[in-house]
Parts: sequence; structure tokens; C-alpha cells
Amino acid sequence: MSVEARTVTESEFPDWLRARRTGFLQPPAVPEGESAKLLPHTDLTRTRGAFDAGRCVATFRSFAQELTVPGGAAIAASAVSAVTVSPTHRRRGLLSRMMGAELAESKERGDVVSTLIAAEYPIYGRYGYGPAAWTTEWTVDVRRSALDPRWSGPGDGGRIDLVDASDIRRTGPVLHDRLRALRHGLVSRTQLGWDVRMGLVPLPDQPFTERFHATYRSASGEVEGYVSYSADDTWDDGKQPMNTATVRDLIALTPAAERALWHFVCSIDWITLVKSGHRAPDDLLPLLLPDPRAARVTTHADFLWVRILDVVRALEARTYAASGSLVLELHDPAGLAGGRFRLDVSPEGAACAPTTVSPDLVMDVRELAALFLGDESAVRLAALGRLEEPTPGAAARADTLLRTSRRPWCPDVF
Ligand SMILES: CC(=O)SCCNC(=O)CCNC(=O)[C@H](O)C(C)(C)COP(=O)(O)OP(=O)(O)OC[C@H]1O[C@@H](n2cnc3c(N)ncnc32)[C@H](O)[C@@H]1OP(=O)(O)O
Repeated sequence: MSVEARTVTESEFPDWLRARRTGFLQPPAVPEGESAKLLPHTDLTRTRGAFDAGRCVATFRSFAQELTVPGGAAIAASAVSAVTVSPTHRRRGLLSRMMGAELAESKERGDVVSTLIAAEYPIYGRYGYGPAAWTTEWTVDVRRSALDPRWSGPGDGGRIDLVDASDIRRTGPVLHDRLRALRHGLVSRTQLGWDVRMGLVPLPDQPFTERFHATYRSASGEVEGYVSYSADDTWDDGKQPMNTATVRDLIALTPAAERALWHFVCSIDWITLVKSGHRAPDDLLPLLLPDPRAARVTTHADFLWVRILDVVRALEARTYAASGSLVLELHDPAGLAGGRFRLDVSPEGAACAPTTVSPDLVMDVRELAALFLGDESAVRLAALGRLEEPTPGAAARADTLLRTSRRPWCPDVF
């Protein structure tokens, strides 16, 4: 009997959850109440499964998301998540079938891009996705940071206050939305995501430890950022505290807030190590420390992958720091976004339209995804043989136009 790939019904949802848990190597039995808890937050018209003899053997879902592009505009994205194929059914094309259906529908819906956090690097390039934002995680050895251990709050007239989860549940989304308008690479968060983050909706098998929350308030009284962190309880044999604080979220609208919040986490008695969580590779953290070597990089990897579905809207939505023109020839084996496009940009705005004139650069659509948020360099891609440059110097020109002074940052796993 052939394996059927399609959207799932409400009655199949518990079996879909079991298959998802199996694919992610979690104990397969769906805990009591999990299905009822997740169903109201699940759009079944965007939840796919593959069924073999009535049993769910593959899962895939997407949901509406906004992605901030350089300049602060938010574009419509379809966020792909929960991708699994059971070990019995791998490498038979099930992911390709579900992905093909998703991308076609996403294009039809009018999404500008599709986004995902890739479990493994080699999976998604074949579908036109490229790594658009990388993540770096640091571990700070507080005792070597040379921060003043007598610090008891910001010296700029601002203040740090410990607050409750309910305060962050109220103010966090507002601060996060304001940051989204300032920082490209950020993605919108769902209401469920905030509830889970604050422990208000506990998800089975993701044991939740209540977090500490602190806000930074500027001298004028405005809350400009917050940090949420958890701490372990470790002491060495000599009765010395060796506790680690793990930052779960640190949102700062101003450099003053960023500085004060990091300094706060690095000044808590008993805390000797601070784990930063997902930050942009050019995060200020190491250089906020008098001795930046106290911040050791513990992770550096591709993180947010983007698949461009509408080249014109994607390139017109973002801003550019310089003025110039480029003709791009894009190959897209899936037939969704390929073609030849002329891009005219200046700090005042951008215009992009199909053209027949000779191209300056020729590349696969996945390479454009890596360039899109300003992170990757066209010169580097040319050196790697992933981009052709029929017009000499066009890759360097593309870098002048497309690259951004700050690197994109996506702190969220979704
Ligand atoms: C956004 C997210 O949810 S990320 C989470 C992704 N899920 C996981 O990592 C869970 C464990 N892995 C799995 O469930 C599956 O192996 C999946 C979903 C990654 C792949 O599903 P499959 O149905 O086996 O993929 P499918 O058969 O369609 O493969 C298509 C192509 O991709 C290749 N491919 C698939 N998975 C991988 C991989 N992990 N590494 C390298 N290549 C891969 C296949 O070899 C195939 O290549 P080919 O066309 O040259 O023959």
C-alpha cells in the first residue's frame, strides 16, 4: 500500500503527536492532556502527516510568522516546524513530498519567505533554503571577566528590578515588538510561545524550571529591556559556589539596557559561569567585559534558514546603505522564485523588477537567501564557486549594497 501524505484531521492529531515525538527521539507515548493543550494552537490546514496503513509516519507543520529585514520592515513568512519522518520510512522522499506541497501553498498564500531552524545543515539547501542568520553562544567565566564585583546597579541613573513572570508576560511582548522594528533577523513570537516561555502553559517532557526575571529602567523611568535566566545549584568540594546562570531571553532596546542587564547577570553572588543563550555572532557581550577572553564561544553555527518565495517583495522590503544597481539571475529548480531581476537601490528605497538584460551575478536562489539579511558575502560565495560573476566586480558591488553593519540575529527556536 502506498504512503499517503496530506493534512491531518483532528482525530489523527494524537497519532501525529506520537509520530513527532518518535521522530525527535522523545518517548513516543503522548502524555495525558498534551493533545488537548496543543490542538487549539494548531492550524490543521497547515499540519501535514504521512500515513502508512493508517499509522502516522511523518510530520510537518507551518504557521504564519513575521521576519524583520534590514531597515526594520516585517515580511510575511511561513515558519516550518515539527519536521520528522519515522526511522522506518526515511529516505523515501516523504520530506520532499511534504516540503513541495508546503512551498507551493506558501507561494499561493503570498508569503514572501519560508523560514525554519534546521536540525542539521545538509537537509534544507536542496529545497532552496539558505542559512541567513548564524548563532553564537558564549560562556562567561565571571571571575576572569574583570568586572567590578562591587557593582550594585547601573551608574547611569537607571535601575534593575527583579519582577515576576506575569510582569514579563505583559511587558515582554511590547518590548519584543519594539526590538523587532530595530533588529533584522528577529521573528514574531506566538502567544503560546510566550505562555510556554513564562511557564504558564507547561509542556509535558519539556520540564520547566521557573526563571528569574529582571528589567532595566532608564533614568527617565522607561523599561528598556529585560533578562530572564535560570540558575543551577552547584558547589565544589571546597564549599565554593560554582553556579551557572543560563540566560533564556535578553531583550534590550538600548545599548545602556544591554550593558546593564549583562552586567547584572554577571554580578549575581554564587554565579561563576553565565551562559548567554542564542546571540548574534557580533553581539556586544564579549566586548562589554573588561577582559573579553572571559567569554568563550561554546556554539557557533548556522541558525535561521530562509527560503525566498517572492524575490521582488523580499528585495524591495529591505533597506540598503548605498546606491547602485545589480542584475541577478536566480536559478530555482522548484520553479518558485527563479528568473532575472534588476535591483535598483539607494538609501531612499529599492525597486526590483524582472528584466531581460544580461546578468551581473548568477546564483541559486538559496545563495540569495544567505545574502538576503546582509550576513553572507557575495565575494565569499564567488570564491566558494557558489555564485558566478559575469560582470567583473559585481560580487564586491553586491556586498556594498546588501551587507549590513550589524549581523542579523534570531534568538528563537521555533
Ligand atoms: C524545521 C525542523 O523541524 S528541523 C527537524 C528535522 N527533523 C529531524 O532532524 C528529525 C530526524 N530526521 C528525520 O526525521 C528525517 O531524516 C528528515 C525529516 C530529516 C528527512 O526525511 P526523509 O523523508 O528521509 O527525506 P527525503 O527522503 O525526502 O530526502 C530528500 C533528500 O534529502 C536527503 N536527506 C534527508 N535527510 C538528510 C539528512 N539528515 N542529512 C543529509 N541528507 C538528508 C536525502 O538523502 C535525499 O537526498 P537525494 O534526493 O539526493 O536522495
